[in-house]
Amino acid sequence: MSRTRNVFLVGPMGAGKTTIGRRLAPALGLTFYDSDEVIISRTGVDIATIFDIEGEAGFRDRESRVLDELSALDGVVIATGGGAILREENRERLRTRGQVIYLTVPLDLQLRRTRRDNQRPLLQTANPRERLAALQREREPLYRAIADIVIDTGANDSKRLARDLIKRLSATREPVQPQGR
Ligand SMILES: Nc1ncnc2c1ncn2[C@@H]1O[C@H](COP(=O)(O)OP(=O)(O)O)[C@@H](O)[C@H]1O
Ligand SMILES: O=C(O)C1=C[C@@H](OP(=O)(O)O)[C@@H](O)[C@H](O)C1
Ligand SMILES: [Mg+2]
Repeated sequence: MSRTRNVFLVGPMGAGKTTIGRRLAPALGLTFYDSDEVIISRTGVDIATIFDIEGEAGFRDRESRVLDELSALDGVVIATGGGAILREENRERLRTRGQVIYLTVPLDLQLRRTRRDNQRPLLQTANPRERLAALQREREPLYRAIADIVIDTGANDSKRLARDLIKRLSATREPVQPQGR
């Protein structure tokens, strides 16, 4: 059973974490944060620039700090970045501080959704398909290990997905019992 009202979205690049989270939060009466967007607004530079200057390790340190801070709040929906689950400390915080939704996406669709993007430094490679497949092989068990809900984003638009998720989230809430007289 969930420890707080918080909802955390995990999954690979292009699964729709940012898009679905933005829809889900107002519908649940919660506040939306995207960890990448928080990092961008705090540093004043984009994610690619952080990777350039500080390397992936520097970015992961920032990501862990932001996730620790935001997940400690109550009443938030957080769209994480695809690699947030790599660190054990992040997995532990997400798992214990809210409900974790793992958004899955078929590789072809993931490729299409991220194709025109130059903001995801890990995809600036000669073969983004192979990169996405390799990342997924490494990360899939980590997403699954902390997921309360797993949902495929391939079949539905984000509006429909948000609606389905709201139903599934309310089904896992503890019912309030009337007092016996
Ligand atoms: N369910 C969906 N149906 C169609 N397009 C989607 C869906 N979810 C996301 N997208 C599109 O895919 C792209 C990547 O989505 P985004 O929310 O940035 O993914 P993530 O944060 O998981 O990397 C965006 O252009 C978004 O509009
Ligand atoms: O998968 C990853 O390691 C990353 C995913 C990105 O976020 P999205 O999953 O929202 O694209 C962003 O955090 C960064 O480019 C690294
Ligand atoms: Mg995102």
